Amino acid sequence: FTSQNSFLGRAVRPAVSTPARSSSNSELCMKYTLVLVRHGESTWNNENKFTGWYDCPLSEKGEGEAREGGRLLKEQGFTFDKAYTSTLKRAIKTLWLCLEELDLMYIPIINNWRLNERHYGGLQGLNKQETVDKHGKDQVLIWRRSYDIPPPPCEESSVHYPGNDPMYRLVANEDLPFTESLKMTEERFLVEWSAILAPEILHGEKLLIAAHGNTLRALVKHLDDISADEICELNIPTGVPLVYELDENLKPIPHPDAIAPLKGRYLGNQAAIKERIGAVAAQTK
Ligand SMILES: O=C(O)[C@@H](CO)OP(=O)(O)O
Repeated sequence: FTSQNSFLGRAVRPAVSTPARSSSNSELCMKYTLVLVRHGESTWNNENKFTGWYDCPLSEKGEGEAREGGRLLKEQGFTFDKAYTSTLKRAIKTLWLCLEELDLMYIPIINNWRLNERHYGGLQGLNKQETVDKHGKDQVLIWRRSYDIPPPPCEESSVHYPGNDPMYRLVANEDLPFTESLKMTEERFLVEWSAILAPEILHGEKLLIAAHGNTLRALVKHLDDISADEICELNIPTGVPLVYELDENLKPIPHPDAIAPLKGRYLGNQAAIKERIGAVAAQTK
């Protein structure tokens, strides 16, 4: 065999696992597992600030949530061949802590800006509740959760414009946002999904994706075929693994414990998870 993978200092078989085969109605079909996790609570989540591409760290509580997510995955026997995350430290650290708990720190990690949080434009750094007090609850809900209305853009001279951040020096200028709606986030995330992640899953690689509230909303909108109206109601809790079984067309196989409109299931105490989903919605009362 001719693999270039030199992980062991010599040619080895690529780390591709054989997808599970399951039979239903006497048909053989392929099943793939994909696990998503939103980063644990960040310092700016804790301060209730619009974060977007601002690179704040996990809070202490968030580190605990990330470890707990990793422990749950370990307990339930999950393993991974490769992990994807954004270029933002709250997602990267969440992934590291999960992988440490899983004893899988050796697997390849790919960081990509296309997995970054939705850019929050001119709202980045503002307190969410103060913004409600100033602009009203309905307007802020449109900025937070509407599908295709972006928040106001940031200035080109702002520290929040990614063109001023060396982290994005290799990204084409026309790809760097001044603000993003969920739709724009979905479009740039799906470039990476279609070109790299989906083919790898179909090739049998077990992937763990550590990303952000709105990039994961964009991905599950695509996977679960959630409407633009329905996605406004969907909130994703921090640090809780969300497990999908996908069929040979990468369509989710509904799980009995899934919380609609999702077809994948969250690992852990379901009542506590529902409470945490409610807390995300309640950041702007
Ligand atoms: O501030 C942000 O970047 C996101 C996620 O924390 O917030 P929201 O839930 O308002 O989309």
